Amino acid sequence: MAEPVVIWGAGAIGGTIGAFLRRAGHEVLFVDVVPEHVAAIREGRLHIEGPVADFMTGGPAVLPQDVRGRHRLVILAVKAHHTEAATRALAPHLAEDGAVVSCQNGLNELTIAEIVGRERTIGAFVNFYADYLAPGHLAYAKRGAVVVGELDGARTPRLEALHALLREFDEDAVLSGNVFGYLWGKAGYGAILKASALTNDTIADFIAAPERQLLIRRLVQEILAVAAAEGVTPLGFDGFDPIAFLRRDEAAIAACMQRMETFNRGSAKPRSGIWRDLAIRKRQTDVAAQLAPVRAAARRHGLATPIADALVRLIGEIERGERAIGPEAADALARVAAQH
Ligand SMILES: NC(=O)C1=CN([C@@H]2O[C@H](COP(=O)(O)OP(=O)(O)OC[C@H]3O[C@@H](n4cnc5c(N)ncnc54)[C@H](OP(=O)(O)O)[C@@H]3O)[C@@H](O)[C@H]2O)C=CC1
Ligand SMILES: CC(C)(CO)C(=O)C(=O)O
Repeated sequence: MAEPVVIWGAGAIGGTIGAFLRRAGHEVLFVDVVPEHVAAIREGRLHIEGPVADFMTGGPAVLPQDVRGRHRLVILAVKAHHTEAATRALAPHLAEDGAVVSCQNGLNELTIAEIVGRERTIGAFVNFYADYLAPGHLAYAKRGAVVVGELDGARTPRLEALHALLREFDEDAVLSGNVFGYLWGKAGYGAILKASALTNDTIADFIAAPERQLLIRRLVQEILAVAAAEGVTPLGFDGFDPIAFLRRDEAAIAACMQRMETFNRGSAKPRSGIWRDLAIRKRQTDVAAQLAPVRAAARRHGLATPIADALVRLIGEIERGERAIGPEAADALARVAAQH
């Protein structure tokens, strides 16, 4: 039997990628902590629905404690605040010559590499839109960028093989020599998503709102200044142009905002996963965990991140029920942005 691709965290992102790989005929082992979801996948009731694809599949699926043996390819797709625990749990099941691929938001590769080693970590960046609706039931709402790259930018046989595999999920998947450029680009774009989750606005409406323009610019610029200090050239995707923000080129920023609004307008997933965690699933988000390495890098370079700091505080207040989602929360962040 061929070696399985292990999907560790089989929710919206991992479950959707795994379903496509199964449909393409690959061996896949799904691993997740939600017993009902694991059972549904094992019973062939993994349903991908939405405008991009609609099909039913399934396959071997287990809880983390039931994983056996050692595997050469693990796609990690848990939220950032679960990365460390998930990586520690998968580490004994990772082959000496195996690799973990982070299909996540944030700079999770840094955490993964600390646990399993840099040579057993491959970078990835995903910007497609998906939701976990119920056990076995995932919505694939919108295609978006999919990128893989070695952490040192090398083009290796294992990276080429991974790229070929992910092209079975999305034929436009990119093999990049600068995966951290994409991840820092998403950190900039993702900051807008995080701020939009303070409100019930759709992503498109938030991007288009006149009263959010200054906040968006200052927030993205604050994050990308850290990328620049790290010596990373952030890369654009799906309409986002980080260089426009870094250069403070107002015409290019306006054009970028227009493209991002168009990209998000009418999406079957109109709001971020963070908003969904806060408003629908009523659970902790990964905002603090995603921003932790960005804020840590800023401190290393002597940079302040007052807007990101306030964003983490405001999201935490919503998580703890101390503040409601709504325009007032974004107004509070905008006031911080206006001071910097
Ligand atoms: N959804 C989207 O459209 C996009 C998401 N991303 C990023 O992709 C990553 C995955 O997000 P998403 O798929 O949306 O999240 P989901 O919550 O839908 O899926 C993650 C799954 O992993 C499970 N899980 C949590 N801890 C573990 C663990 N230790 N071992 C195994 N499974 C675990 C979760 O269970 P439980 O729910 O109980 O925690 C959940 O079923 C995140 O970093 C996210 O920011 C990036 C781009 C788009
Ligand atoms: C909005 C989306 C799907 C892509 O940018 C995302 O990353 C999220 O929901 O966290």
